[in-house]
Amino acid sequence: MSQQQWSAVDGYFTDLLGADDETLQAAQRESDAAGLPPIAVTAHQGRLLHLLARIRGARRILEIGTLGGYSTIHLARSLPEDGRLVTLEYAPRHAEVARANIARAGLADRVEVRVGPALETLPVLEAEGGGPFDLVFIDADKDNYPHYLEWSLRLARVGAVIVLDNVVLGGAVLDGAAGGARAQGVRTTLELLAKDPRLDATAVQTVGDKGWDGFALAVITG
Ligand SMILES: C[S@@+](CC[C@H](N)C(=O)[O-])C[C@H]1O[C@@H](n2cnc3c(N)ncnc32)[C@H](O)[C@@H]1O
Ligand SMILES: [Mg+2]
Repeated sequence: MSQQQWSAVDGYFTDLLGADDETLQAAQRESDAAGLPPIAVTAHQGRLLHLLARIRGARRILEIGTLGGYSTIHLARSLPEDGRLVTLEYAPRHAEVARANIARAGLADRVEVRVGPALETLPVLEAEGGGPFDLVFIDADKDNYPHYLEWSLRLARVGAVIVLDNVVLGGAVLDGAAGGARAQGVRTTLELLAKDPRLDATAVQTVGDKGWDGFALAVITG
C-alpha cells in the first residue's frame, strides 16, 4: 500500500463516517494559519479518542500536549456538561491558538489549557487535587513519555484509560538507542506498560493521512 492509498481510504472514511466537521476543520485551518506544525492526530484518530472517552464514560480527562487543541476538541466533546478536561502545553503560542479554537468550538467552559513544561504543571495539578482522571491522552515530547506514564498512574483512577500517541514513529521504535531520544523514550514506556502489574496494555500500528505510526492503549486495573 502507498501513502496515497492510505490517505484515500482515510478520505473515504471521513466522507462516510463524518470524523470531523466544520468546527474541527476550522481549528485545523487556524492552527495551520498560525504556523503550528502539522502534527495533530488525524480526524479518525481524534474520533477514536472521542469514542474511547465515551465508552469509558469519562468525566475528567487529562491531555499532555495540546498543540492547537484539535484532539482536545474531539475529547472534550465526549464530556457531560459538568465534565472537565485539563490540557498541558509547553508553548504559549500553541496554547493561545488552542484557547481560541476551543472557545470557537463552544468548549471553553469545560476545558482548561495550562502553559508550561508538563513535568512542572503535573505536580501543581496534583497539589491542587486536580484528579482523579478517567482518561489520559499522552501526546507531547516522547523522551518524557516514561514520566508522563508515571504521572498518569498517580493522577488517574483505577479503571482509567491511558492512550499514548506515536509509539511507532515510522518504525524508529525498533531502532533502540540508534532511534534517538524519542524512540528510546517510547521503548522505555512500552517496557513499563508491559511490566507494571497495575496496567493491562496493548499497542496498535496505524496507517493513514499521517503515514505509519501507532498508539498504545492501557487500562489501570489496580
Ligand atoms: C503532537 S503535538 C500535540 C498534538 C495534539 N494532541 C493534537 O493531536 O491535536 C505535541 C505538543 O506538545 C507540546 N510539548 C512538547 N514538549 C512539551 C512539554 N515538555 N510539556 C508540555 N507540552 C509539550 C508541543 O509544544 C506540542 O504543541
Ligand atoms: Mg501525536
